[in-house]
Amino acid sequence: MRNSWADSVENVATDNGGPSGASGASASKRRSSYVPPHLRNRPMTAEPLAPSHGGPPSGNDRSGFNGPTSGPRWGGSRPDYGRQGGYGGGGRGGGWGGRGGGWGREREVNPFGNDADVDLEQSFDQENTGINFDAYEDIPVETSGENVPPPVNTFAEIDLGEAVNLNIRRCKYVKPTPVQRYAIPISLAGRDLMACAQTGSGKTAAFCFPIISGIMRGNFPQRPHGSRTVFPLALILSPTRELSMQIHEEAKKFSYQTGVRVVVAYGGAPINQQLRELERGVDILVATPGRLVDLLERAKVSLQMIRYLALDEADRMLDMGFEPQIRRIVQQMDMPPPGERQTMLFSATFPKEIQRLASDFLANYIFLAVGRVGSSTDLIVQRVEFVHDVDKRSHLMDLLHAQMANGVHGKGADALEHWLCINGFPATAIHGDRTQQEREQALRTFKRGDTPILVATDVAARGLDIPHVSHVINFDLPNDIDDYVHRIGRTGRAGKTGLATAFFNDGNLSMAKPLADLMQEANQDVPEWLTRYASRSSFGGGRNRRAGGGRFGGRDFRRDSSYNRSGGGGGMNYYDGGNSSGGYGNYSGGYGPGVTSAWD
Ligand SMILES: Nc1ncnc2c1ncn2[C@@H]1O[C@H](COP(=O)(O)OP(=O)(O)OP(=O)(O)O)[C@@H](O)[C@H]1O
Repeated sequence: MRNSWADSVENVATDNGGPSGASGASASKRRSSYVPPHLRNRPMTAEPLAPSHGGPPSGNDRSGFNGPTSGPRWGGSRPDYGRQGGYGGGGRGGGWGGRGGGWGREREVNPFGNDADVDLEQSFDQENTGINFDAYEDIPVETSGENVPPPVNTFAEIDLGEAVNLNIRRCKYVKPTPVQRYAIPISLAGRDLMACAQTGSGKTAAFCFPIISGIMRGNFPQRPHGSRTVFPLALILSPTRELSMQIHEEAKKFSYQTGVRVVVAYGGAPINQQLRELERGVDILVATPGRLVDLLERAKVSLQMIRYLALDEADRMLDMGFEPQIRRIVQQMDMPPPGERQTMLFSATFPKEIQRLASDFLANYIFLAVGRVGSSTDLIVQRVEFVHDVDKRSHLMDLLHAQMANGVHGKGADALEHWLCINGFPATAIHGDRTQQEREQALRTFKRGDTPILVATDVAARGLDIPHVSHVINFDLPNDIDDYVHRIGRTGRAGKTGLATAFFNDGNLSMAKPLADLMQEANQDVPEWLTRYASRSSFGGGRNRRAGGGRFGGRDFRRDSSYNRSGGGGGMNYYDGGNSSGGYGNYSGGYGPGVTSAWD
């Protein structure tokens, strides 16, 4: 069982002493009276639910919270893709009855193992006792856009539905993380969202919860019967196969016993098996772009009914490599346009030019920045050492020996893996030239601890949430500071601390300044020699987009005067160029009033 944010926060707070969040967790395990599985999704009360912030996008009514976008009025009954007997179970009733259909003839596997029993009568508030989230109270947050719904402090304040609430408890999430506090109410209000928040801060749940809740409650038209094409209601795209698999696993937990069915499709694995899964019914499709295009071309999937679109690692998805595929999927197939679907873009980094591209996919969206965006979390201790290429291996060996002494438990990657193994360090490797089976096997043995060292290329840089990764070593630094942020973000997740070491030499000149700036921003010790390199290399170089512009690319690009002059973003001018606080932006957090932005 992975550590939860709350457990970890408390671990940090108590300096690893004591059972941490276990008090809440074990309390939550106390059994109340037995509820048979078929009754577990029922409401605890017959009272109708008060919608929060104008209510979730029920029937895709996006007018919640005075939002000016009015979505389509999808009349008709709830979705039903027929072949499997439809979603007969339970009707709407706020979605409590379960959606039945997709699961009609099969038993839903319990994704929590034996851990699924939670005390149904215990509220989140009670569980909160003793959990210290104060460490996160001073995180700076910036929102911009029209009529931003206010954040919440607890899960109890958000009306996600009892079935989702139970799963949140099963996950042992006690309190929403900062990005969840802001993003969930925004999404439940039906608004489009571009959200930046630091690595490991719970973005997956931030987009999954509102989607699942919206599907449970939505009033969608009947989905076509009889064809071999499936019509998902939500699409979650991510850049790598492993990340898609992980999001699928998470989404299955969050949607357990809700009747919402989640299916994953990614390349490198047999398509027939994925087709069979799809044909058994799909509400939420998690996919990598390549495999999805394949499915669309074979007319196995139609995007016509998509009401929710989420792009995880959105800046990567719109970067040069993926952009054509994403445009094809989102703009050139049969997906409803912005305003008729709800679109959510999430990442830890969001360069301005990518924000500009992304705005094509959004309608009257809210920009949310949580934490020093584009920066790394200061839970990660960052070190940078000057190491010539020829010395890197022996230096690595020294580091690994030191790590062991502490008792903490493409081709180049293969060679390094081999070298580590013959030197007594059990390692495995993951990179794009390995088969999917080999990639998955490598991740499995790493997660199990059988091979406690994973040599990885950028294929593993983003999104992967592997507990207990204590040290990320940038043997070869990337050329892009954003890639560095994502790589080191594989440690120091969910409130835990971590260590990141980078080997720097003359081949990394273009990284000197962005790296020094980033480290300074995260209150790290910047070596004197790196500062000297940084001042010499103010050219910034290559793809380090931040070098030319504002420091950390974590501001809403609509606030740029150039955007206002050009009337970009489809001609909508949200901001009064002369008054950046002008009633649209909202800045809160660890800075006193009157500070307009941490990123100016
Ligand atoms: N409210 C919560 N309470 C406790 N733990 C949480 C909560 N929300 C998420 N977590 C846990 O925090 C970890 C990190 O979450 P997640 O993988 O969604 O991070 P992320 O922000 O998407 O990171 P990245 O930018 O690297 O993709 C996960 O193990 C998740 O289960």
